Amino acid sequence: LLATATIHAQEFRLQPTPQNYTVQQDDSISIPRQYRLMAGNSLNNGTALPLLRSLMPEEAPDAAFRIYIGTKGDKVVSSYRKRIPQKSEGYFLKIEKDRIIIAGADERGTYYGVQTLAQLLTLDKLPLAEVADYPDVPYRGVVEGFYGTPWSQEDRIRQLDFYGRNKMNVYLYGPKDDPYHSTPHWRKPYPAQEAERLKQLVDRARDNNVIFYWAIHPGQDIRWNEEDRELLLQKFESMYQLGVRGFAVFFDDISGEGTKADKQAELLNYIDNHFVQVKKDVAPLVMCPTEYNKSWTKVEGGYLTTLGEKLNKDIQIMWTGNRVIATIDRPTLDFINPLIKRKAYIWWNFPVSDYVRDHLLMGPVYGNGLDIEDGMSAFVSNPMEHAEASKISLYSVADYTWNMEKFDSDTSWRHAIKDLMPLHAEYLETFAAHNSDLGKNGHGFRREESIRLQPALSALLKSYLEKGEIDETAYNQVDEECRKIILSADMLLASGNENRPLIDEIRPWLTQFKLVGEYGKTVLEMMRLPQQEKAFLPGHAHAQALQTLMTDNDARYPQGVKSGSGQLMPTFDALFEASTKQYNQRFHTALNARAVYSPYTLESNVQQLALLPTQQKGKEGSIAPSNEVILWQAGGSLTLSMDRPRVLATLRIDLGTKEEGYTHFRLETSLDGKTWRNANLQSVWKGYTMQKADVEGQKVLKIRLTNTSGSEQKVYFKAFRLTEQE
Ligand SMILES: CCCCCN1[C@H](CC(=O)NC)[C@H](O)[C@H](O)[C@H]1CO
Repeated sequence: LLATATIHAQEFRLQPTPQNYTVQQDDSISIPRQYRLMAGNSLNNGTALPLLRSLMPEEAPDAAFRIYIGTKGDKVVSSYRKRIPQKSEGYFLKIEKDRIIIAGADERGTYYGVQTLAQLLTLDKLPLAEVADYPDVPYRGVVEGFYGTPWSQEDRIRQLDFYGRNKMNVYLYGPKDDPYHSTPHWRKPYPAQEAERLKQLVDRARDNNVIFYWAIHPGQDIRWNEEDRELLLQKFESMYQLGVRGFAVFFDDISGEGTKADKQAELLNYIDNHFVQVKKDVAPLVMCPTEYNKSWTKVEGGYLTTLGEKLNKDIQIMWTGNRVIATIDRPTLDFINPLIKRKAYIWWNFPVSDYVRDHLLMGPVYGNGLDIEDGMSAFVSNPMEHAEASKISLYSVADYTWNMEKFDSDTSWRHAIKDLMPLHAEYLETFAAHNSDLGKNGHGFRREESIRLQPALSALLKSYLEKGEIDETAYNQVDEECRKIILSADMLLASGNENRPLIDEIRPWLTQFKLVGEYGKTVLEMMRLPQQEKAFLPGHAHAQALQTLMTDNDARYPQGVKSGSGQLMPTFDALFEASTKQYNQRFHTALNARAVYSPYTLESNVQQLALLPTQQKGKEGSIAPSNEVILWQAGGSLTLSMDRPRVLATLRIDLGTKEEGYTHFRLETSLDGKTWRNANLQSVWKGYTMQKADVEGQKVLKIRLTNTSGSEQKVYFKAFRLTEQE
């Protein structure tokens, strides 16, 4: 334990990073066992004092050591008044030999001062520190706004405690699949049991000085009439009775009548004037617009400008950025703020994974501007349905929004992991490093993965594919990482009670992660043996067995479980295929050389096309596009072969050239690989480069594209996509 404490002291950092923090290096005091409390009256019904008492239990009126705690204006801290930052939620904390002073600009600031003290108390000696601190972004936290299984009661309790510790002050309750939040039951009060549970959460939020916003999602079937307006207000009133003091109205992901800006504005202003302003103790109303990202906005349509003009100024308007899933930068804010005539309330759709449910997003928070704190009224994260696993990102969102200039993505990520599992941090870091990318997805949002191993992975693959040689340095690095992967998976699976809720959430991905490590080791061994007729076989068989195990989806996870999909698996699959192809050529065998089964095989003597992977998604088949200029030699051809004759519906090709460019090529299909028939190409859209072939209803085994111009053609390989008939 002493060792752990020493390591803790060495790597200690305050979270989130304070604006100003100085420590007298050469001095510290032992943590006082007793103290005399001098508390300001303003704290009586706040949560700063209960927290302090929970940290330092021994109050004694005659103790020598004193703790002065109060809010600006309280007499007990009047002599420190000038030290308190003049900022909302700011605080001044000072530890001296015989006293501690905690003075907040407001009650929540004082509470945050105690949270900072709580972190210093984890050291074995109290440093003589001075902290003058405040948040950059006014509202910071989480919107539980994802599709899929809503968080459980226990998840949410733990989340709210986490927000208190990390100085997040907002939790917006808006799980898309809660029927009382959205259609069909948004008009109805919660049944007693759910209401009781929500009340528990509201109380827990208060303990953590978190504003609990309850959001309603009425847009799919709201009628713009007095009845629905009153029903909505009654629902808000019932939530107010449960203790809710923050309200939101989400109009996202809806169609029809509910999308009208002027009607939305009218309703929201009514709620503001007849509920929020009347109650006086309710936070400013928050709304999510239907056009909530730039790619969905038609400025000339006037939706956003109508909201900007009509909505009462204190109503907050949410925004996800230039796309549904996007990082936030200055241009993003320069676009939206003038339109809505206020600072956007950022809804950051990360680490939400409801559109890539087979992936966990455990990587660092990065890509958001570090100079934009003055351009937003809030920054809240929409997380994964895996509450504990989301904390890696949420820890960094707390860090980023509190002190933006000083935010360091990688430092924050490493400390987030230590915070989640201090005793297994190195193993969780290995896991998180290789489980961060989303894979291909409809939003086009990707993340870095396996960053430190990438050079070795690409060096190993390049030398093997191009020269059939093994780059020993890279080989050893990858081999060592596979060992760490297997070890980390086992250590985390066996980590017992350190953070059982986290392990329960990620267990399927840990099991998959171990298989990825074993697959890597097996493929690395295969690479050494493609010239050994006997010795190669067991490894090949084992690799195929592991491939099968990795695609056997656990019934509870019908969407599948992907791990290491960004870098590790593509490399291991490519090495599996290359070593098996080498073996087949050497011994004239036909061992399966395809890591991931696909009915389409690509062959080509155009060097830059030969290695492009083929993909199949349901009835769609494609050759992956290449993002370089293809030097297509005269007579060069590309052939896509099916595993069996298949009936085509459509075939689209895009070589990035206009009509005349296609006259240099001939497209043919064949049912037997011997007799070929021409397929005509024609533009899909006038003046665009995408072409479609008239293959509707043709049964084919092969499709071939040849450069028949007699000279080299420079083209792009932007699309080669087919669909099969049902
Ligand atoms: C084609 C529509 C995809 C929308 C996806 N958004 C939703 C709405 C939203 O972002 N509101 C601001 C949910 O919140 C979800 O969690 C998130 C990401 O999948």
